[in-house]
Amino acid sequence: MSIEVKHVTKHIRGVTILDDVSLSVSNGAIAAIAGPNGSGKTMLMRLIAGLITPDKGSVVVDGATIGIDRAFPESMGILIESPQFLSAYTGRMNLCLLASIRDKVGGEAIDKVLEEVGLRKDDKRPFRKYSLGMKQRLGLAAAVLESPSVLLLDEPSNALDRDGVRMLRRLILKERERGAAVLWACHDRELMESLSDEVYYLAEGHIDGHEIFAGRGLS
Ligand SMILES: Nc1ncnc2c1ncn2[C@@H]1O[C@H](COP(=O)(O)OP(=O)(O)OP(=O)(O)O)[C@@H](O)[C@H]1O
Repeated sequence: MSIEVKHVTKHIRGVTILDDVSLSVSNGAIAAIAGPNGSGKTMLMRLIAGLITPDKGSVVVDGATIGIDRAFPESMGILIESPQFLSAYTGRMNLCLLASIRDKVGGEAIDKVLEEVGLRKDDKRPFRKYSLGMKQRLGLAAAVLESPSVLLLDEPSNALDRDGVRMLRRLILKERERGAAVLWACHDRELMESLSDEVYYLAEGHIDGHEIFAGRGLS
């Protein structure tokens, strides 16, 4: 239940996207990545998720080196960019389909997570008719559905209304309480600082600062 990024460098078409980035997130901790547009937050998350590979350095999730021991982290919830689902299926049908891949959770857990994110389990509308906020809520539901040991959330408050942001707060804190290692990026500074145990600052692909918020259980 941990993420360790060790001296990772990534170039794309001759451009340095990540430059000697190191960070760690332990179980039961919420770490944020903050930085301006284009500083590399999404790329860093894609790298941790095993969606791109580093040119130098390594990513270790729950003790397994990604790209060597395993292609992808074994137990990971992920919300990166706009959530994609089958457009003709309802939210519940989409979650059922996802759950059927690993067969770890059943209908009861699906109904519970839908309620948690504020979606109705009996909503008959297909995903394509969902509003942006509903799509985001379904993306969050999919990310936490199987109680993953690591959770990567890129701008999870996007498109959420005030009630949705309150739901997001509850959800992230519950995930930490459960013992997940949570790494997230959020442009809402107040929200990011109020929830995170620590923040890594990224600037032009390198870590420019690291702040630990006292009194939240990290030392
Ligand atoms: N598919 C791609 N091919 C090449 N370069 C890319 C690609 N996607 C992103 N980049 C570049 O990688 C760098 C980091 O982008 P990234 O999306 O990680 O930034 P970010 O910090 O998440 O920004 P934002 O706050 O806007 O979401 C940028 O310079 C961007 O132009």
